[in-house]
Amino acid sequence: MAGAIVSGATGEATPSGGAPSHRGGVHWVKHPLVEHHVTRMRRETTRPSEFRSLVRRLAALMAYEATQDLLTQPLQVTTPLCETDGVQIKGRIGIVPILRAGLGMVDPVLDLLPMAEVWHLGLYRDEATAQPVSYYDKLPAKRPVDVAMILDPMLATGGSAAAALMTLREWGVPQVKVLSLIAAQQGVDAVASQFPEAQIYVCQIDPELNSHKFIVPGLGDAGDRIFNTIEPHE
Ligand SMILES: O=P(O)(O)OC[C@H]1O[C@H](OP(=O)(O)OP(=O)(O)O)[C@H](O)[C@@H]1O
Ligand SMILES: O=c1cc[nH]c(=O)[nH]1
Ligand SMILES: [Mg+2]
Repeated sequence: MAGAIVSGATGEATPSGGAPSHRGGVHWVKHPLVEHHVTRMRRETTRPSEFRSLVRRLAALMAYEATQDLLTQPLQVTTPLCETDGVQIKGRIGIVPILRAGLGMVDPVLDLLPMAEVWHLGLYRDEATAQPVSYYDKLPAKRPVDVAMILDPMLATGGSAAAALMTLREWGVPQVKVLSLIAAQQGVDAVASQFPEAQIYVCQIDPELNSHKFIVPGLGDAGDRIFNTIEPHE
């Protein structure tokens, strides 16, 4: 996808002039469709059904970008007319959604990678400290995948993404990609410096976190907007 922005481990974006780097770093996906759908997703009046559709669309656009460096191997197939040479994706790929909000990105990514496995990680942010709390881990004890793709629409302080990356590092995954729709600059910088080997894909980098560690302007609580669990104001 032409026009991707790639940055180094500090997260400071610079134009890439083409395909994302294969050596880690931050990849800011710049595309008119991405910007259009991010804008609609941010809007307070966007209802959960439309919000879910927007998350799916953006996840697919981002997954297209994030899969550019997947390896392939030759595959010969027979068309109705003759034999021809083709390719198939090589290696074992794991999709790792961070519960809950990451679930909203699973189906579009699985549509593009139907051979992938899905390994769930349950993490929520403690409301008082904003620290990630682990409550579920469905990684098998052995045989890590070749490439893991962490899915979470939001990367705020970066604590949840870092916890997931640490889990995958301990599991022994050689290549990890983080796909987040909206990130805060501070969180991107923190994750990129702690995990320089990880490739971080984002649709938008916002400038700030508020006193509750929410991304500003952001879009509010992604999990609540996907699953329609927003509590009415008192
Ligand atoms: O970068 P961080 O500061 O860690 O914040 C980002 C995390 O916060 C949200 O999850 P949340 O705790 O709201 O859980 P939920 O998906 O179950 O709503 C989001 O989906 C990320 O996992
Ligand atoms: O802005 C934020 C920060 C963390 N989690 C969210 O869902 N939104
Ligand atoms: Mg939430």
